[in-house]
Amino acid sequence: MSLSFIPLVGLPRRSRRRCPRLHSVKASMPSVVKVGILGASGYTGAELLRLLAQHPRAEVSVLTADRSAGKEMGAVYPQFAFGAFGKSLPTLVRSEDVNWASAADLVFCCLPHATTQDIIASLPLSSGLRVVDLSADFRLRDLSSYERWYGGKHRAPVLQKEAVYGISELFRESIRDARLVANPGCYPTTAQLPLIPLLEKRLILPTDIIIDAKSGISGAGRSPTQGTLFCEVADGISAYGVASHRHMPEIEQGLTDAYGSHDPVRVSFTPHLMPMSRGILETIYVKTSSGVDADQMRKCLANRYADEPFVHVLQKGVAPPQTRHVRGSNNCVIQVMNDAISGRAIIISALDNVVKGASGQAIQNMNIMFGFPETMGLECQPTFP
Ligand SMILES: NC(=O)C1=CN([C@@H]2O[C@H](COP(=O)(O)OP(=O)(O)OC[C@H]3O[C@@H](n4cnc5c(N)ncnc54)[C@H](OP(=O)(O)O)[C@@H]3O)[C@@H](O)[C@H]2O)C=CC1
Ligand SMILES: CC(=O)N[C@@H](CCC(=O)OP(=O)(O)O)C(=O)O
Repeated sequence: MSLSFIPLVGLPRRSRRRCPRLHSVKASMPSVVKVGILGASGYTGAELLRLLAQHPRAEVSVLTADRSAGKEMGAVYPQFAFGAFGKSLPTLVRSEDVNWASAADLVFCCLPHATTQDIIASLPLSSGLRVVDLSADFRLRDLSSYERWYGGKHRAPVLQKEAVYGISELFRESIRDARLVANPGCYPTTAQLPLIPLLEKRLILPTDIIIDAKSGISGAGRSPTQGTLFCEVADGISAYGVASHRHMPEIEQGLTDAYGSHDPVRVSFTPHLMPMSRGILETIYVKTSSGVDADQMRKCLANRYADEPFVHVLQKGVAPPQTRHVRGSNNCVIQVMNDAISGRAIIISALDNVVKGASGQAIQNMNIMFGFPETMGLECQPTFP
């Protein structure tokens, strides 16, 4: 087993605030990472398995579930009964039946929010286990904001302070050394990838940002509810969580940090449910700073993401991205256009909610944490048609 040394690097201001203690830094890394998935029977857990099948440095060692505990993955999703994993996947077990100190090097946590914080707090993080949490439990820094939006007191506030927010392209220096990464929500990733660089460079105004978002149904998870029944979602579109969706404060937290002023950046955010299984498309309306137009905004984003394998800024005149252009891939594709009203611009951003919006970004973060090439296991191309 080869060991590599991870140097301590000078962390930028925002990173230091999110990563106050450097007990999270590991001096050595395994060449193969033993991976556990909490909530493997859900959509994001299953997507992790699909992607990890292509990852040469990850070995899946533990899979947990609730109602499906005791079953094989092939019984929960027939797709896993054959192919790359075949019979090699561990049986789904309950988290409390696992000796986590020896079972894994890294855990992906794919549990419903609020369930997550107790389970993560019970894991032996002090003995080196690292966590990428796909739920929302550790994303909001402000505890009163968490309480307001998630309807209860946070039960692991110390861990919450330590968590590093995980948009891979924007915060990789602090992700590298973290022992707990709060993987962002799917809507917030789609919005923040274009908006953060533009606010940092003051090319757009921090006021009147309108995010019109659309998502596929898999964003709601696999547990059946009335709202996700075929008859409720097929052949129609509906807005939900209007002016009250919990991704609004998550987006505002990131944009406020990026703009760096005392006054919080506020956004109007309206999600819509679309009759498709995967994908997010956001149409974002912004006011431009004086003298700035879409060309400058596009150039800023193209420069910012020039070396990034997963964020693609379309050239002037290219048609805006569609969800089908990113389906099944870890890509986020962005186009910027002038509005017909002067002083305004329109940004269109698309990604696959289960990949770059969840499990793909989680693997990208694992790659950063363990010093692997960031694209490892994530080379899958978008599907056709
Ligand atoms: N779906 C998406 O596009 C995205 C989801 N997320 C977040 O990721 C997390 C997982 O989402 P998703 O995979 O869609 O959810 P699912 O509902 O599809 O899966 C949830 C998983 O958690 C398990 N589980 C449920 N309750 C408990 C419990 N009390 N104790 C232990 N295990 C439990 C389930 O087990 P079982 O099925 O056996 O009962 C299942 O494995 C959520 O927090 C979600 O908000 C984040 C970004 C995007
Ligand atoms: C279509 C749909 O229902 N989408 C989910 C968002 C999925 C997600 O990212 O949720 P978390 O922030 O909880 O991790 C929703 O609106 O609640």
